[in-house]
Amino acid sequence: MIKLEHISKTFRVGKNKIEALKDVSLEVNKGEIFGVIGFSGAGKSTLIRCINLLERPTNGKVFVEDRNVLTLNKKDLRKLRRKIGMIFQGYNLLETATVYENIATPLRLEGVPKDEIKQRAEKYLDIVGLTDRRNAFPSQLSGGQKQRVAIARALAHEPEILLSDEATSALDPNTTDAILELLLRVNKELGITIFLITHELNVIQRICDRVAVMENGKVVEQGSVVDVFTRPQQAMTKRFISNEAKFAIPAQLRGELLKTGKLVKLTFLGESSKDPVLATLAKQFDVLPSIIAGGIDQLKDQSVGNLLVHIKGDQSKVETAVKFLHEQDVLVEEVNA
Ligand SMILES: Nc1ncnc2c1ncn2[C@@H]1O[C@H](COP(=O)(O)OP(=O)(O)OP(=O)(O)O)[C@@H](O)[C@H]1O
Repeated sequence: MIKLEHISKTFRVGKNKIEALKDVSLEVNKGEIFGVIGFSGAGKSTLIRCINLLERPTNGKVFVEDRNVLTLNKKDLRKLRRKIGMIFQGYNLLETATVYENIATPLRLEGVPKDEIKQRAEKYLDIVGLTDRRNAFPSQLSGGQKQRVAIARALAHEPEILLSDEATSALDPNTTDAILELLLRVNKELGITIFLITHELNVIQRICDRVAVMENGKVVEQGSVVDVFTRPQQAMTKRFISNEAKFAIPAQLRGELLKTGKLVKLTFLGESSKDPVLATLAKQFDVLPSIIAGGIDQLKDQSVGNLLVHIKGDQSKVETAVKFLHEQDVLVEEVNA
């Protein structure tokens, strides 16, 4: 649906060159929610703006539904942009217009017939749950409500793709959750492909199917959310994942535990979380597993369980037990001193 091939973007500021994007390639499938995560300055905004050509890449190709958008004339580009809605962190609403007019005015400018404007504005106000605030002005709304208006405004153009530029970054956690729920519905019920950028891990975990991790203008890792977040390959990705912090145990305790056995971090995905692996360890290998820490993360459609386990016993028995764990349907990471 969206394909970026070897995109680079260099900004010139006076004599300086800033390479905001360096050879970025990625593909977003129709119907999925694809997220790009990275810290500030990684190049996320520049990347998302290259899709609808708010920013023109210095090099590379941008395909939307197999059309290279860089070769489109002005008229075709306008047409293409109608297929691509966009929402922003700052909402970009017309402050002097009511909620209804914020949705209706752009449709009027686009030449949509009067009856249809009314029908679409009402339909999308209902979908975002703001029918009763149609006559309010943006200054009378909360941040979450403003973002709902912005979403309704984008949807009213009946796009196939929705680009989301840090749409929840200015919102508190509860409001963020509600907006993420709404984006999930928009994706599922209206079949709209969503490409979003964020610096919040929670956003990726809650709603994305696939993710790309960006650092210094490059995509350093990409794949399904489950794969990337349960088997992160790059230090950058690991920094985003708080498991390590969750399982940070005092150095002294870790030292003591390592004297009497091994410490392993186990990650259980979906069905594997139902297997009684720890009971099996104790029974079959004559070792004593004890849980030091644990938790469950909910990814979009899957729960991921994490346990930090101490396995106590004879060295050779412990090693056989760990080998057995590696053969099971769990991810095993040994924790060393
Ligand atoms: N119009 C511009 N002119 C010059 N430099 C720019 C421009 N836009 C972005 N940059 C630079 O490109 C780099 C990437 O910026 P970008 O905004 O894409 O990153 P980001 O990951 O979205 O970060 P943030 O969340 O802070 O916006 C930064 O070094 C930034 O200063």
